[in-house]
Amino acid sequence: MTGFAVSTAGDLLTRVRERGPLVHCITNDVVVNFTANVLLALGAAPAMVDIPEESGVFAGVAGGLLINLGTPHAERRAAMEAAAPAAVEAGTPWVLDPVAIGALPVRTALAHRLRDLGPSVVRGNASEILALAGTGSGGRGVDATEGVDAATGAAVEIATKTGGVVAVSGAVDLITDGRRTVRIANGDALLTRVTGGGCALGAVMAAFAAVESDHFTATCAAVLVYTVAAEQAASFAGGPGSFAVAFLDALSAVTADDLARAARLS
Ligand SMILES: Nc1ncnc2c1ncn2[C@@H]1O[C@H](COP(=O)(O)OP(=O)(O)OP(=O)(O)O)[C@@H](O)[C@H]1O
Ligand SMILES: Cc1ncsc1CCO
Repeated sequence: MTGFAVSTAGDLLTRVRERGPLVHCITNDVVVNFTANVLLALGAAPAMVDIPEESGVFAGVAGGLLINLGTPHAERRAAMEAAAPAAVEAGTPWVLDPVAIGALPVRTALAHRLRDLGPSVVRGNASEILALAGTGSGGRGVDATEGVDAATGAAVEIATKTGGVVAVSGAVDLITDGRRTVRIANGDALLTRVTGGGCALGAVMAAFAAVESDHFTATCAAVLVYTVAAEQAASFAGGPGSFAVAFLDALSAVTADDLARAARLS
């Protein structure tokens, strides 16, 4: 008993494909194109609206919002600070990805301000989640220096304080809302050999949260779909380049039966 039924992931995948939720992304310069392609492959509709004069209005009409701190230029920071309260006000589910916080002061302060607005989901690697809880000094740039287990306490603490969900990525992904905790052991290390493997997952979480109000269930489904598709892609890939292409194909083709067969949950 894990607090999450695999069959639900198949149902939510169908819902995403049928409804094509509009996902508002304020993300980093490195992963914009990959993130948009991942959302399109899944069946969602990406829109990269990242200027302050537009982001508040758009956060109110989108189905879900992603705020990713990877390359937080001043104008983009202002766009984030306009979008997050607008999402809260409108009831738009939003995902915070605190990329590379800890040692870098500007994004760390911004991440703490955004955390205090109550994101529906926080997604990061173990070093980022420890830094967001105030108990770690960050990783090595955008990469984690800690395993997921080291961040379990920090994840539960953030989830309890924000009232949202926290997802810690790594060889095993951990998802918690402070009461329920699920570990998903699917995925492939090739996801760490193409840029945006974690960043695009945040956008996929926003797509699932757009179609399911239980954001814990939505986040578990997002991780399972994403990591099972990655395993399928890896079985065809000759390396990171062909993996990235095969991953888009797998996201568009993965089925509920595939999820049921492949899921490794605890
Ligand atoms: N060693 C591994 N084996 C299998 N899957 C992995 C491994 N490491 C990470 N993943 C998968 O890769 C995805 C991204 O996780 P990762 O921890 O690399 O994110 P990140 O460090 O935040 O990435 P980004 O470079 O986008 O900031 C997750 O779905 C996770 O399941
Ligand atoms: C490489 C890199 N640098 C800032 S954001 C980013 C994308 C992966 O997090």
